[in-house]
Amino acid sequence: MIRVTGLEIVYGRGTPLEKRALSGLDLAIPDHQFVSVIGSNGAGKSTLLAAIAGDVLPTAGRIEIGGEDVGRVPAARRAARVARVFQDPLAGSCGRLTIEENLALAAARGMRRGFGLALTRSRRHVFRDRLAELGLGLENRLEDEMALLSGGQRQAIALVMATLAGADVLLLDEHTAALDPAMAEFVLDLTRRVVGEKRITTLMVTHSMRQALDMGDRTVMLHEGKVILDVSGDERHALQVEDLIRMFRRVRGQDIDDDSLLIG
Ligand SMILES: Nc1ncnc2c1ncn2[C@@H]1O[C@H](COP(=O)(O)OP(=O)(O)OP(=O)(O)O)[C@@H](O)[C@H]1O
Repeated sequence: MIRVTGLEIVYGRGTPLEKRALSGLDLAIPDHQFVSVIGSNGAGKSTLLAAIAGDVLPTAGRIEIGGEDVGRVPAARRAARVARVFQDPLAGSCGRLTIEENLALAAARGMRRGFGLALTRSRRHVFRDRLAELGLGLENRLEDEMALLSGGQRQAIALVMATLAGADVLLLDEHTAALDPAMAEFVLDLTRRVVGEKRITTLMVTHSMRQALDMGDRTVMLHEGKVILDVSGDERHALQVEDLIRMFRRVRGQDIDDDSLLIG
């Protein structure tokens, strides 16, 4: 269970640039649930993910994963438990390292230094098998530098990396937004597969209303640092993209200029 209670995050406190990104946010996510998160620009979506990852500390409130206060979990253990995939395909892996070196680093998360880095033959087999499952032919390119891959290939590998250390929480921050439509669809399918197989508790931030309703078990909408919509089950099933757009318009108090961005 991820339990977020009264979470407040203020950036640049006491400075002229002070910004309240989250203001008293409450959210409880049972194990193995897949939650899609939407909200307008600046609603606090990325901040919520960063806080769950332990990268941003609460100004007030608390975040627990499996009953443990995230702020008190040592960074190495946190990194093994909570995996993140970012919008920028370059952000999740090191371009100057080979595919297998990146995978070895990911598999070593949470281990004592040095222990996990050895590229043993059996480990190569595991990497090759995991990449073969993607169906992109990357299993034959283990020694290629990551920088040679396309954005979509890198995001697919980032998803594999996210699961190698046995993370039980996966945070996806618009991880398909920078991809062309075909590759975005591929990565979304892969996301469904990975989350389904590994049963990882997942939060996926998206700007696409369609994805917010189609992906996962529950849709949460943020606005000005708070949860303003939280639907699952039949209620969610009955919701149409148009309903979400209407809600969006209402809370924003203005028209959305380009619905295609949100529907796509
Ligand atoms: N490091 C930071 N320092 C100062 N302000 C920040 C920082 N990060 C985010 N903010 C501000 O906090 C608010 C919430 O930002 P956040 O990135 O969490 O929103 P978001 O919902 O992910 O937005 P977007 O959809 O545009 O990515 C915004 O007003 C943003 O400008």
